[in-house]
Amino acid sequence: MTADMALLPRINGPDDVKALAQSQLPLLAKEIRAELIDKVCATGGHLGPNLGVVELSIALHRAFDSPRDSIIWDTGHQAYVHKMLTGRHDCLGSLRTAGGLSGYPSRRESNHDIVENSHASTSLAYADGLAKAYQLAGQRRRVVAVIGDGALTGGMAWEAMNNLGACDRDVIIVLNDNGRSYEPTVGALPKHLSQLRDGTATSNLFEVLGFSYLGPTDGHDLKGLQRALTRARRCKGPCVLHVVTRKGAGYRAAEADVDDRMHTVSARPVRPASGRPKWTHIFGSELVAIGEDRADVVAVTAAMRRPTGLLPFSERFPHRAYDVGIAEQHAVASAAGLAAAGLHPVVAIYSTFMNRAFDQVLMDVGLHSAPVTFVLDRSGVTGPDGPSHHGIWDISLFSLVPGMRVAAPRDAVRLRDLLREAIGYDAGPTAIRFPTGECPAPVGARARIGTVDVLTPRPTRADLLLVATGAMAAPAVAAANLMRAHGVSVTVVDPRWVFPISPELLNIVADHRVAVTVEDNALPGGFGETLSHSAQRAGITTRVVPLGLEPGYIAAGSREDILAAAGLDPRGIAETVQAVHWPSPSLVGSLRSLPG
Ligand SMILES: Cc1ncc(C[n+]2csc(CCOP(=O)(O)OP(=O)(O)O)c2C)c(N)n1
Ligand SMILES: CC(=O)[C@@H](O)[C@H](O)COP(=O)(O)O
Ligand SMILES: [Mg+2]
Repeated sequence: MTADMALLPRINGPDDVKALAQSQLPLLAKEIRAELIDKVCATGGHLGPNLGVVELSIALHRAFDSPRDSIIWDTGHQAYVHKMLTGRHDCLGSLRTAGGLSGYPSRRESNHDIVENSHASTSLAYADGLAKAYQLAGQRRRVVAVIGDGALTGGMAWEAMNNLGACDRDVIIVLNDNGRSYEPTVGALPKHLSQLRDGTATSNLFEVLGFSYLGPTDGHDLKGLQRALTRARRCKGPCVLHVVTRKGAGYRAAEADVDDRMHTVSARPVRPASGRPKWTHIFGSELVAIGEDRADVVAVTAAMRRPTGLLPFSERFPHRAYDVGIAEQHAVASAAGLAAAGLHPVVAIYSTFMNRAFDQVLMDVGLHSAPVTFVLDRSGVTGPDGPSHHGIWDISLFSLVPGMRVAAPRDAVRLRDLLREAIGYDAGPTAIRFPTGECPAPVGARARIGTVDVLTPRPTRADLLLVATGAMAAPAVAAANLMRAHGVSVTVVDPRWVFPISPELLNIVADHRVAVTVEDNALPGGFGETLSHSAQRAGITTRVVPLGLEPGYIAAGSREDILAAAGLDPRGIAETVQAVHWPSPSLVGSLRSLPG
């Protein structure tokens, strides 16, 4: 915070916001914006969405009595201002770091925070539940849900609307309409919102569903907002307050950002970039090349065309790329429809957001052996976004789908190859998973046995086998090199196709006394467990030791630190080997000498 700030340092909670004179509020908004720009441009985070709700957050904390009243932030990526007004303005510098301020609401941080889950479209369901509970307890506590126009395209939101509209509970939905998710929000809903904004609507969807509708209100007009919220407080029954904001408001660079209004800004790099391409970009460019040869290949995104790498494909083949809004379940089921008509859909959804559509993967795609290829970016550990963004369950989930084939590329070369293999497979569903960030340096193969790549020279007699999936191959090879330097002979293989477990892989496992599997997925139901069960069923006596992520929710931090803490870096892998198999004093000694 800069020294000349007069008001923000005095804000230690909503009472201090209420105590300000109306004439002081513009200055508070100005100071908040300055602090957001200063800090978030350094830490990285959701600058645009938070700049868009500065006035709205101030007005909400003057109109309602949090935490007695519940203010719920849908997706939660726009809750930095709420945090600054509820006693955490001096913590913004630690945003999205280990032990620092979470990038989303956090009950550990404050009793003003309610929903920690950063998956969109859930706020109205929480509002419905909270309002029912307060009514049952006879408590007059207000429930206010702030939901974006993008999040309102999610199916869960309409399940809640169906319930809320039929009730007499005083729930206030503040619709934060900035017309965008990352890009302009797609579908019939934004069209209706536009008609509500310009007065050309012939009917009002919200009123038809039983809500009082207030607005549209300028979301940057502090006085008008406070008047509107006062009217909303007086509403009996469910009410929608339609607030019109600008994502990135008050920061020219954000408002001029044609891509996504600085929906997210990257943290100032702590180390020079490797210069290697990002996984996402490799995927995006290869899909265009595939699309040139395969007219049946179409792409589906859930409001994340650019972040998932589908922008090039959608620009090259605009009629073969579908943005369905923040609607992952619809994305997958509609892909099942596309496949039923003879196309090969490529559904690109971040791993964590695919969790929501598991039933559609299982029953709409798997049950029909539909030739759909799922591209799961941000698999494994993501890092700064915290617990509801890591993609650490996809191997476990997808392993449950009969007929599903799951690939995990170890580098850019394998990503291109495996994407082609996946899209070339039309007898059922396929999935390909890769992490966030830049690809590692290429990890070559010494030999290929079936679908399995052997990554290290095969010693004459190796007792120990490392089976490394995807991005875990590079650290596994590094660990093997370390161990070999201390007389431990070890073979490293990359299955490439994580599922189904290939007979060739089982044969390789059978050739070794111990096999340590390495995966950036949760251990329960993961690759290691499945390989172990397959080996046992095949009568193989090799001891399989899964190394992966313990069950749990992983707090925000750097991806590297989280992987190291889980023992998924070269030293950790070598230590696991040493612990389970090789009490080699020299190895232990050298591990201690490793940095980090
Ligand atoms: C289920 C789910 N899918 C995708 C995302 C990724 N995501 C985060 S914010 C966002 C756009 C949200 O748009 P909106 O609700 O309008 O909020 P705004 O950013 O405009 O304030 C998306 C798609 C998510 N958090 N959850
Ligand atoms: C809030 C949200 O879900 C997204 O904006 C997410 O934070 C993006 O993650 P990446 O920065 O990894 O694309
Ligand atoms: Mg929006």
